[in-house]
Amino acid sequence: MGRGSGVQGTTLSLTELIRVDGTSTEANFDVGVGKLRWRSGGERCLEVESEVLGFETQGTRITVKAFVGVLKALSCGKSNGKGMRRDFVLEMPNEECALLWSEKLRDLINSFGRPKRLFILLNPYGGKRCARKIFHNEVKPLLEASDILYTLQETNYQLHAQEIARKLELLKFDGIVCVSGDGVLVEVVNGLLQRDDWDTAIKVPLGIVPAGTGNGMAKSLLDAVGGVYSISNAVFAIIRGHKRSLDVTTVLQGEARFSSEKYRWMGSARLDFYCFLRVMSLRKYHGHVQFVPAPGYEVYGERAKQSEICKDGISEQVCRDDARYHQCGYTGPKTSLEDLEWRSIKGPFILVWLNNVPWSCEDVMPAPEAKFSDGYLDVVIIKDCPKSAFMSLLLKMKDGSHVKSPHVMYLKVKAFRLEPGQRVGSPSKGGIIDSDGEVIARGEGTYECHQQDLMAYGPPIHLTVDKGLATIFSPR
Ligand SMILES: Nc1ncnc2c1ncn2[C@@H]1O[C@H](COP(=O)(O)OP(=O)(O)OP(=O)(O)O)[C@@H](O)[C@H]1O
Repeated sequence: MGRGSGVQGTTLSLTELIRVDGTSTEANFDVGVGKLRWRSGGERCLEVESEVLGFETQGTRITVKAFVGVLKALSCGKSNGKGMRRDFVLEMPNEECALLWSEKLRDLINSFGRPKRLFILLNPYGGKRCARKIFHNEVKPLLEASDILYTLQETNYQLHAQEIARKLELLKFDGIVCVSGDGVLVEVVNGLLQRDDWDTAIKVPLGIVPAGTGNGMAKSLLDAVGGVYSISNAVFAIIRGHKRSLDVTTVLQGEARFSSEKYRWMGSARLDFYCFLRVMSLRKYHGHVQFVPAPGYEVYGERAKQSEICKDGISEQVCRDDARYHQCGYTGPKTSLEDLEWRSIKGPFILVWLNNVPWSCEDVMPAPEAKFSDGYLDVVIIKDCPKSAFMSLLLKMKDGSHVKSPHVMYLKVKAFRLEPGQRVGSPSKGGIIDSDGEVIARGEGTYECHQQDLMAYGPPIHLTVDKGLATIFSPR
């Protein structure tokens, strides 16, 4: 039928004289390569996989719902790289033709394996408290254009997301999306790992729409493919349904345990507003770090004594037997840390910062070499540094160039042990250890808080990485 419908093997190419947005033109739908082409002023082309959300057919009219602009930026840099919603109305010569094109378009989109049902968690108090507005203005319209069904639930209190992820009926959904900062995503990971079925639960694809103050994961995911950081680009990445695996790091101190992406040990929980203060009164902390270096990073530190590593009994927890493992949720990676070669660096330290992804928030890249699933944590250690150089190092973290400084030690590790100490010159004062912006342990003389910290400041804290344990929606 039509002017040029042709089937060659499995490749189907449809050609018709149609109207696109009111202009008569010859259009071609090459199903094999997944492209719609027509002329309108010049040659126009829509790549279905990377530019089409969905479509609607009414009689002879097919409205193609597109998200355009992202590809152009990647190939020729002409657009600003933020995708935009755009409809293209194709008027076909007759209904039969409209049905055939619709059917082929539907089959093609279905073959991409995109998510059909999503569970969405929204933190109304994250960041600038805009998550509801972001959802209604930027997330909902794109999901609806893509025919994705969703269940929306707001988080009502701290750790609510963790509780929900622990109980959620996962079979009903193709993914869990957080409209929040990175903190809620980490809660979801922890909730999934607390389930009896944690080993299947943790494979549910997770998505993040940036709506917090710390949006390092969304920035890292987009930046890794040369994409521009924007809310709609992050939503489109989820809709397209590409996935990548993500390392999960477990933090252990005695019986206390949780999983996360970033850890920082310094005088404050937040780098941004505190850095000026830090520079004005640069503080150093005694302490001791030990680590299992990734291949190529063995030159840092000195060889550690095996007895020191195992004295806190962590290795027993890490090498637990499988029956217990399944009953009480995830307890950490299955690797034995005792057989590995540990190295050691003694303080004082100005800063110890561990990351699993390059960006800690939209404009700070402490770990430019970090990979989502290489099985290693990237560690930034600053031991000694004049005030002026420290200020410039913090500024250089905007583009990751701080790693070239002789004041910075940058290494990749498989496991890490931190023994935090007191402030140099103030033996009664400790520091703060934070993870994803949340304080997990604070020393004496930092500041009072009504909540009990998850961990104590002083006893060693162990971090171990489980390579590619979780799955996250990714732009490519
Ligand atoms: N309704 C709520 N009321 C209070 N806290 C909440 C609520 N919902 C979620 N939270 C908590 O808010 C914290 C931060 O959430 P999120 O990561 O979304 O935002 P953020 O602005 O990036 O956070 P942060 O300011 O810690 O960087 C989480 O620890 C979460 O438990």
